[in-house]
Amino acid sequence: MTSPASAPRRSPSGVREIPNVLSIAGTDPTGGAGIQADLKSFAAHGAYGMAVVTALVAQNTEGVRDIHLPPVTFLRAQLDAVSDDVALDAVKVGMLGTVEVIETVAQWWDGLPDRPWLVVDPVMVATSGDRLLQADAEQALIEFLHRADLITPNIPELALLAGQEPAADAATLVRQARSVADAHGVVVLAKGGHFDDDEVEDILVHPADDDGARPDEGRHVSERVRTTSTHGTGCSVSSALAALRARGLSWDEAVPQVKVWMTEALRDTQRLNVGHGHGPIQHFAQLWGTQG
Ligand SMILES: Nc1ncnc2c1ncn2[C@@H]1O[C@H](COP(=O)(O)OP(=O)(O)O)[C@@H](O)[C@H]1O
Ligand SMILES: Cc1ncc(COP(=O)(O)OP(=O)(O)O)c(N)n1
Repeated sequence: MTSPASAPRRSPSGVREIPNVLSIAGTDPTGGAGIQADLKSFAAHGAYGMAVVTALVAQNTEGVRDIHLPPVTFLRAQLDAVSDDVALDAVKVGMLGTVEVIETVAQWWDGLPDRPWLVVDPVMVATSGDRLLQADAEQALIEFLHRADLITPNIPELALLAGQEPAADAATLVRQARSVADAHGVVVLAKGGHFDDDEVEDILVHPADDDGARPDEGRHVSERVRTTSTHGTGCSVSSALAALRARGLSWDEAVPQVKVWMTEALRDTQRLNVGHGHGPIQHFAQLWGTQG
């Protein structure tokens, strides 16, 4: 389990020992990515998890077969049902899919009386290569980002947000993350999982202040676990960070904790037997104990 953290910072009704964290995302019926992964990740990090579905995705470990988008009036009804009743400590936004969905979530967010922490995973394309964000929705997603406290792009997503080619090295990743952080006033966790070095480096970059000063970037390095079971790593990391932030950790404290957890979750995939493609991670490796 993750170590205990201080009480939630943004609790309108006082201290909540177990924070309320909401995922707004698409589904994965095989449980590896999307909302199903987010809920496991919240649970693994000591938060009460809730979920609003943006898109029903017929996918498995081999790829995406079909996507069904419920009417956005129903999406709004789901969002209101949660926020009219439950005080939110953090929200994680994953797959949004279309301009209409992005605008609906933005209008709901802008009308909230209290601001929970907001983590946005700018989901665009799955590992399988299937698009999860329509091409004409990319600009709307970019315009949504200023609402976030933290965004968690992978290498191709960061490149698109920066309007550049995908980074081929860490120095370029840092430059792109700085430009995106400054453009939107958000903290950026640039994830380096798509490089192929023996170590995986994720880089945490804060936006510059009005004088152009910024804290040094956090370089978070871990061993690369050699496994093909990496389905849902991005979803799971962004959700873990939302949960830990709601529990009172700073981003700089939460990222190394999540990296250790993810390494164990990837190592323990050998005990899972799910599907024929890119399998899921073992969210509960720390909780259940690992084999070796
Ligand atoms: N093989 C791996 N070994 C260890 N950590 C990994 C591995 N692959 C991804 N990660 C971690 O999982 C997270 C997701 O990374 P990445 O693959 O870059 O994003 P996405 O899943 O969104 O494409 C990052 O924190 C990254 O460091
Ligand atoms: C519904 C849904 N949302 C997001 C993803 C992408 O998952 P992610 O963790 O970014 O990475 P991969 O699973 O593609 O490795 C998804 N597949 N489905």
